[in-house]
Amino acid sequence: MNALDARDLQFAYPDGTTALDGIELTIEAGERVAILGPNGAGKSTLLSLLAGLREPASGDVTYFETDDPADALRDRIAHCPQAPADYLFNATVREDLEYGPAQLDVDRADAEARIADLTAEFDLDGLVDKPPFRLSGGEQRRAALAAALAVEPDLLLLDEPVADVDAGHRETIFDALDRRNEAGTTVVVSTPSADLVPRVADRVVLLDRAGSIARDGPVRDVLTDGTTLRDVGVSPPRLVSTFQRAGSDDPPLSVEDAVEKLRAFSAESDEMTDEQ
Ligand SMILES: Nc1ncnc2c1ncn2[C@@H]1O[C@H](COP(=O)(O)OP(=O)(O)OP(=O)(O)O)[C@@H](O)[C@H]1O
Repeated sequence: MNALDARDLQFAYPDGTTALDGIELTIEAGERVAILGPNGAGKSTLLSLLAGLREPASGDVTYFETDDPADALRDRIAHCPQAPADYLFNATVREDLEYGPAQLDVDRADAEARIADLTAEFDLDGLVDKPPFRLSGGEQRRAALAAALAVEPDLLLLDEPVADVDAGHRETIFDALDRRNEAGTTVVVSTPSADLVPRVADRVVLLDRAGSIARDGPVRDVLTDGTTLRDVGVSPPRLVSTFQRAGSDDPPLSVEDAVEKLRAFSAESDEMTDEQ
């Protein structure tokens, strides 16, 4: 089943800036997709259109193979904006976490259990009774993601979900997204950083500066295509470019993969030395 199907999306801001030009994008339920592109490529604009927060000038988006607009699917689609403060508008973080379930008439005991789980999962103990504007940028990011997940959506649209987040809490967020995806949630993440992509996605949609799709394909295919990445203004992942520069035609996408390749290379060198 499709989680979403976007046909020929065009969007320009009132000042005439074309942000999206002819986006064709079908995402299957359960996929993990990264929207990758340089600053200004239109990633945030695309996510806001997919979330139904903006209307395209032309083209349309359908969800879950239904005729329901995004507005009618607030229990199934969650969008976390690039600025997490935009998602936190209640007096306390706890109230922000309660807001979504309350809007959807989730049973109170069930909502409380969800919020206790999310508070622990996103390391928000000690922060839930604070006003959101008193949180640091990284803390706000975690609070906003937890609030988005409180409605247990089927489709997650996350705009740069680990910007401002320290390394330990990045893993917290990645693990949380993995758990949702393993349970069937479709996860769409935007980022300007190719280094991040292998950890969060299996497929990459690469946007160019004109707001069009330059490439759409499996992570390995797109991230090892240095020419196209550089053409659109994105640096290839450091691991990929380092191994490619050293002559590898099968560069690793993760540190674990790199360690394995280096061990294999070192074992091969040892064998050659022994033979000599
Ligand atoms: N409110 C606005 N009015 C006019 N132009 C805008 C507005 N918001 C964004 N833009 C322009 O639309 C284009 C796409 O912006 P968008 O924020 O979607 O890019 P992005 O890929 O998310 O960038 P970044 O990586 O910097 O977050 C850019 O050229 C930007 O300057």
